[in-house]
Amino acid sequence: MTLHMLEAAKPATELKSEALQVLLERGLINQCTDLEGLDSRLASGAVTVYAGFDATAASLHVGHLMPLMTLRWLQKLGHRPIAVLGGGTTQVGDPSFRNEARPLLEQRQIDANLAGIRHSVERLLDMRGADGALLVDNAEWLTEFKFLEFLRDYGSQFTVNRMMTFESVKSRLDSQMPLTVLEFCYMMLQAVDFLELARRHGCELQVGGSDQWGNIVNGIELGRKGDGRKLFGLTVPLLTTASGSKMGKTAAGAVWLHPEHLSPFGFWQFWRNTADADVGKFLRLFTELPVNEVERLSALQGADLNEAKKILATQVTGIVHGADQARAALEKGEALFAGTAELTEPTHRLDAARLADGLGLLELLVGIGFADSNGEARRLVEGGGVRLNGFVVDDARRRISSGDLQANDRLTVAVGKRKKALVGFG
Ligand SMILES: Nc1ncnc2c1ncn2[C@@H]1O[C@H](COP(=O)(O)OP(=O)(O)OP(=O)(O)O)[C@@H](O)[C@H]1O
Ligand SMILES: N[C@@H](Cc1ccc(O)cc1)C(=O)O
Repeated sequence: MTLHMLEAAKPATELKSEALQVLLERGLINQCTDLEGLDSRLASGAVTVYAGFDATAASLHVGHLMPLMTLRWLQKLGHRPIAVLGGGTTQVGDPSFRNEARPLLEQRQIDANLAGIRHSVERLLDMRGADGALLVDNAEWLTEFKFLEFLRDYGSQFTVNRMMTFESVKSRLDSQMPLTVLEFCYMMLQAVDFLELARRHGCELQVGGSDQWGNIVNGIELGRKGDGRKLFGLTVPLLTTASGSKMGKTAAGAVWLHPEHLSPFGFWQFWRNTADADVGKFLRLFTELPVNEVERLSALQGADLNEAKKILATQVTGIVHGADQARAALEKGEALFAGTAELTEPTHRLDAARLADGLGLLELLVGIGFADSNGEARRLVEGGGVRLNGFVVDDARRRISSGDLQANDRLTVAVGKRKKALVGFG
């Protein structure tokens, strides 16, 4: 059932649990494996819920805020979240809805990535006290399995027939691209995680992006067959960019949550530049402002809507980087706009290797969030609105190389009066 069908079937007021009422109201529900069952369970007492994050990059990005905000709301409402770090699953790589296998990462890289992810999770969830949120790494159990034991104990619980029915697998097969046995087994590992968390911590609910549906359902089926457990799954909508692609990593970067990859000011500025049409949706999804305040702010027009964007930016930055950083970012944003300050620290960091063959200007503008698509970036450049190091650049084919960098390997990028970035290459 999609959110749309769900709202038609069950308005928030008919739900028994405050948890589902809030998640539905905030726009955080896409699909649920058993809405009525979960509603009753959440209404009857505290539920332990988990979401998993693979260590495929050194930082989480704004797409991950969808499952993280869901865990955060559930924690506020008295439930207990577990964030699973995929130290084990990253060694395999989730093939869901991907056309080709992920590059396999070295253990050293995985460990470094795990540390970056841990940093953001610890900010978003309350880890304090005996009832605080838990952070666990699935390498703890997945690396302990012996191959024959694993096949015998779990291989017998899954059928290839069932595994092939999931869209996340079918899309690869339909595209005629190879799906290795390694990748095919990923969903078994995620299913085993769910069972293991149910056994170790009494976890009953898994949350993930809608691309995780197949992996989550496999876990629920394993819980039922293996242990006779009743487990639940809830997916959040996939956050997409204006051009329709999954919001997250792009070739030139991403809207990272870790301050070493995107400064709190760069992060603030991303939200400050939200398209008018997205202000209401983002206030609902990524802030904790009451819904009536969200509605008031999203109804504002013209210059007033810019104030709503600042509130959005300051609220989300507060959640991800803390209130002090959010206040400092707001002050800096206002001073930059008034022309009374210049950027002194990089707002974005990109790998210097990207300059080797020249980094396309359009790709850079999309990568740092100053344009939603190459088409929009092109229009900005050709309209004369883009400046590099203070000079207008109106050639959309322009590529940036190391010769463009100023002191400390930095490049300033500005779009119009409002959007300014200092990109550090290292
Ligand atoms: N744009 C998004 N909208 C909603 N949920 C997302 C988004 N991006 C990631 N997630 C969710 O965050 C969780 C962790 O995602 P994952 O570790 O696969 O990162 P990812 O950025 O999706 O990876 P990749 O981009 O390499 O596919 C999953 O539940 C995933 O569905
Ligand atoms: N497969 C998830 C990450 C994950 C890993 C382990 C889990 O148990 C759950 C989720 C993803 O790629 O987004």
